[in-house]
Amino acid sequence: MLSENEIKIIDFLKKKENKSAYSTELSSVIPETAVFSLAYLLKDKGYVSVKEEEKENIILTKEGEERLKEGLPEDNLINFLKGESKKIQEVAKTFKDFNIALSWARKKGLIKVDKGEIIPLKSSYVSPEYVVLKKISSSQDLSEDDKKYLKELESRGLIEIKKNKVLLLTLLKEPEIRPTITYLTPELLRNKEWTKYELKEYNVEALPPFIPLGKKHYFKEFLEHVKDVMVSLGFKEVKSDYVEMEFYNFDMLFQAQDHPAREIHDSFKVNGKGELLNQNLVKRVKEVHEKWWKYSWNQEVAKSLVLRSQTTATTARVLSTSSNKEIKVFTIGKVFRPDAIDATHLIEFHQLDGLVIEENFNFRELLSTLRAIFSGIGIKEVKFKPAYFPFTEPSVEVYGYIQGLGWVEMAGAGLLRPEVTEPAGVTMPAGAWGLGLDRLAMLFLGIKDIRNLYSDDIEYLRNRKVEY
Ligand SMILES: N[C@@H](Cc1ccccc1)C(=O)O
Repeated sequence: MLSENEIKIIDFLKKKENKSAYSTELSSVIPETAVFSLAYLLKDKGYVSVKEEEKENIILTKEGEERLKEGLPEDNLINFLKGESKKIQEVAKTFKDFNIALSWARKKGLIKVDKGEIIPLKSSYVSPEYVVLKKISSSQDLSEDDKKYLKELESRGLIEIKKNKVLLLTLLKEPEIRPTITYLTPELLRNKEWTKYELKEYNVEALPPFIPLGKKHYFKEFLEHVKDVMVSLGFKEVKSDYVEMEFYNFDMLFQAQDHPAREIHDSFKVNGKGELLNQNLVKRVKEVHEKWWKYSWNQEVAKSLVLRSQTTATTARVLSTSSNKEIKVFTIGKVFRPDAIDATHLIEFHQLDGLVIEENFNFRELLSTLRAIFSGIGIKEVKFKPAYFPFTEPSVEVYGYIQGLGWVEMAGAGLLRPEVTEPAGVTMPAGAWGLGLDRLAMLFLGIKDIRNLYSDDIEYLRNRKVEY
């Protein structure tokens, strides 16, 4: 039996006119390091003859490379003089490698020296040695004439002549090719035909052909996984638009129009105004703002449009139409905030906000709900820290423990203030929270640059695995 590489060598030789090739040529079809041993294996099996030969390998030395670039000094001298005689002292002062140039130019009969003057015998010149140097550097074949200059170039230290051992392989016979079969049949066994065939071995390690299947973007997959967790906990999904009135993004959430709380995060302004249809709600929001924040609330500001800066705006919308019924909803969506984009910041990202309105809901229930959500997403250990949000009281920040990273801040939560629920006519207790999903996805999926979450590089996306 012949190995794959042995067959490659035989095929290579077969294609050659005189059925032979040097080992150096074979490195184009098999690894160079294997050529010698394979050649002798094939020789032992009687397929090829092997002859060892010494082959000259000529390379330029460092100086040779320099001379190739700058020209040989004697040539340069002739070309410098341009056919005019000059005083030796004068030329010596300005000409590079003057002594070498002078002695070679003299030796080659390119100049005469008389009474301290150099007299050129040619007005321009390129040495044949230079031409040979050029041929060597571009691996051109050397003529017999060219080869006469090799000794001189070597003694001038411009080239190095190395002798390498090479093998000349000549094909002696071609392997007999038996047709291959991949399985035996009763007939083949019965009539002994199977001996005529080569039985092909199964290559159990061969990889199947790569067929790139369409799949979801891994970040989308992550977001849907989170969605599934929320649904499995009995929450209903709600949605609202990216373009939002400040009323829902801020006012209903008790963020005063003239209060720094409003600038907790900047937002992108959108031209135009929205319409506030529920004047009863508007009136009550105005009242509560003016009562507690002590300023004159402006409906026009509330009607201004922004790209929502938090999905808590969706929560506000749900609240405004909830008619004091029990509710368990969540929303997942994009929010927008001006920022300098880098590996950890984008101007748009995803949040998950949730809202529970229940007769007997309380702070403890809120915390256990959050624990259940985080546990569903895969974060088993959470802890809470007191925090401030304009729309909740008490408020907490939620930290999750991630192996190898420690405690990471992941969400804000709290019981909605009466200043938020009452104008909407909600008298039952309500819990709300907001969770940043991009950072969570990065931590989960080991992604260092947030921009990768939005990558459309097919190669990158193909190679990402998402497992939960
Ligand atoms: N909306 C807040 C998070 C939050 C939502 C709901 C309740 C409390 C906090 C934020 O973006 O930071």
